[in-house]
Amino acid sequence: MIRHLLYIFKTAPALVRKSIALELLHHLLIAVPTGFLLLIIQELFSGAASPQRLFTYVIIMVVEFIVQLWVAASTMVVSNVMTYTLSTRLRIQLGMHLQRLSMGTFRQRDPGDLAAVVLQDVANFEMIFGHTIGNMAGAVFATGIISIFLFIINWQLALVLLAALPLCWIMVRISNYLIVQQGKKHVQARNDTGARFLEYVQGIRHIKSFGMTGSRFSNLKQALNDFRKASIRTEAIPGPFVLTGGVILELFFLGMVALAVTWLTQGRINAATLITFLIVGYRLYEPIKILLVDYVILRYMNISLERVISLLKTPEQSAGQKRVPSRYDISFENVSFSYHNGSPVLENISFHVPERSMLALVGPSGSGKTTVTSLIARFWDVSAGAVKIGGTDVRDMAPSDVYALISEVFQEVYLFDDSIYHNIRFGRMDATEAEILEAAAAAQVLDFAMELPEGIHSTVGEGGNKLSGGQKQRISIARALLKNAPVVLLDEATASLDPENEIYIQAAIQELVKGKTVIVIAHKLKTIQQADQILVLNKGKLQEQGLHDNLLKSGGLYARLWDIQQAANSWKMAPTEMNGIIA
Ligand SMILES: Nc1ncnc2c1ncn2[C@@H]1O[C@H](COP(=O)(O)OP(=O)(O)OP(=O)(O)O)[C@@H](O)[C@H]1O
Repeated sequence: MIRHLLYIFKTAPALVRKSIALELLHHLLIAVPTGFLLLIIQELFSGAASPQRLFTYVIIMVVEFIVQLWVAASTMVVSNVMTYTLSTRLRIQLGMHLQRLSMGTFRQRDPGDLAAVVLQDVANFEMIFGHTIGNMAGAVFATGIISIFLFIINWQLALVLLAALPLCWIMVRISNYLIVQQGKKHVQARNDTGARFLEYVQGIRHIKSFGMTGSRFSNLKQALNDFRKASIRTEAIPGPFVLTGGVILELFFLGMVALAVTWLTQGRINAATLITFLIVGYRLYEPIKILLVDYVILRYMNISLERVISLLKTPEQSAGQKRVPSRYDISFENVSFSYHNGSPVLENISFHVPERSMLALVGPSGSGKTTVTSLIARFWDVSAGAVKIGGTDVRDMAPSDVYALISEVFQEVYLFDDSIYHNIRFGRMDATEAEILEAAAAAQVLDFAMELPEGIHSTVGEGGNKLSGGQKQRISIARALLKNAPVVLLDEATASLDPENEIYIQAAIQELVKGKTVIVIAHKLKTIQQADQILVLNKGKLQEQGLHDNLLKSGGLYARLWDIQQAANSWKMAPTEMNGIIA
């Protein structure tokens, strides 16, 4: 745990030092009245008590109390600032780190779980850290100071009080063990609840339309119930051991009182010592009780901290030698690839796309077309062979340099909950207004945007839900146009559009691909007849390669796919014959 905390402290060391210094000063000031209490008791029992001295002690205690209040307020403010600074920096660090992870990491981990680390685990740290760490530091300090006082007055009685500590430590160890076991289950249950809730809200449209409100809600209800049980157990299971720690302290205190009274009757100690131990001895146990509870809470927080740090330590995609190519032809050299070391998705694929030419990828569903484009964008790294842009292996380039060379237009468009204008601007953040409007016009966005109440500054809703599929496509093409990257990866966007939108989008795409190296995943073969080369993939293998006319003549898979699409267009083909053949 200490290792994890030190790791976090590195993000704001000066603030942490200031906060700890204030905490120690604050607890020193809390301990000072105890010292004066001892002096007053000694004075009262000295037989020659001076009212003036007693009055001075009281005045000093009042002044010290005021100073203590002021320091307490400052400590609270600095501790709050420190906690929220640390948590904000942690979240920023996590956000930056997530950007540099490979797509593989995102696919392997549940997105709900990743969100839980950034939001809930950091929030756990936020809530617990600020309230416990200062208390604990102060408690250790106060225990040390009060123990020294008591040892000076009577070391045997002080020893009796401190003898409770080893037994308390055993209780702390047991409750620690239990909280770590139970806490992990609690965090898991909390994340499951978050994921189920997200699934329920995101899928609500489908859940309603398929009449699954009852069944999907029961999943969420189950997760909530599991979370409730885990929460109760997390508090209830270690609780008795923490309480036992408290009981042990009380018993040792009673033991010390019994011994002190016996010694008083035997004349071994005086009444001043007895009263001092009755008052100050009890104060010794206050910080220890705080430690007993806070340490267990801190161990629970450590489970969250562990998850945060483990995410921060997930290896980033290597930046290689940070080379940047000066030409933009693309080549695959004997590329093989599998996801998560599973069965091969691409096997020994080689091809070359000259600069400013167009390659079309064709093949049945699942043949590996999208995977080819993902490898070019370095969303994943090849298992064997090499993918090169301008003769440079993409693994020798920083991922951000690869992304800078590529514009992508996918079928699934993601828009941010912002205006059309700003969604286009994401293509190039330093673009001028004139450039943004130019891209919007070229991508046929202005046509529909001008009919909206606020024109291009109208908001698109979450994920673009206020717009149609075709309108979203046009915005994504405008974004790509603005980026003006030399390589364009296109998942043919017109597959599911009505004829009017299709015409608009084809026009926008013509603008986008001008003078670029283009790789297009083709779903409608008639749109790629003019491609400079066509690759036909089948089950991850390169089955055919060539120009449209040659491929048709050779009578292979491409010719079959072409015939099927022609037939489908003229409604001659029964739908069942097409199943599994067309992408
Ligand atoms: N993230 C992933 N993890 C594991 N397997 C995957 C992943 N993405 C794709 N696959 C598998 O890889 C194979 C190729 O998928 P890919 O998406 O490249 O095919 P595709 O030709 O683009 O298909 P479609 O035309 O249906 O989009 C499929 O068997 C698919 O199940």
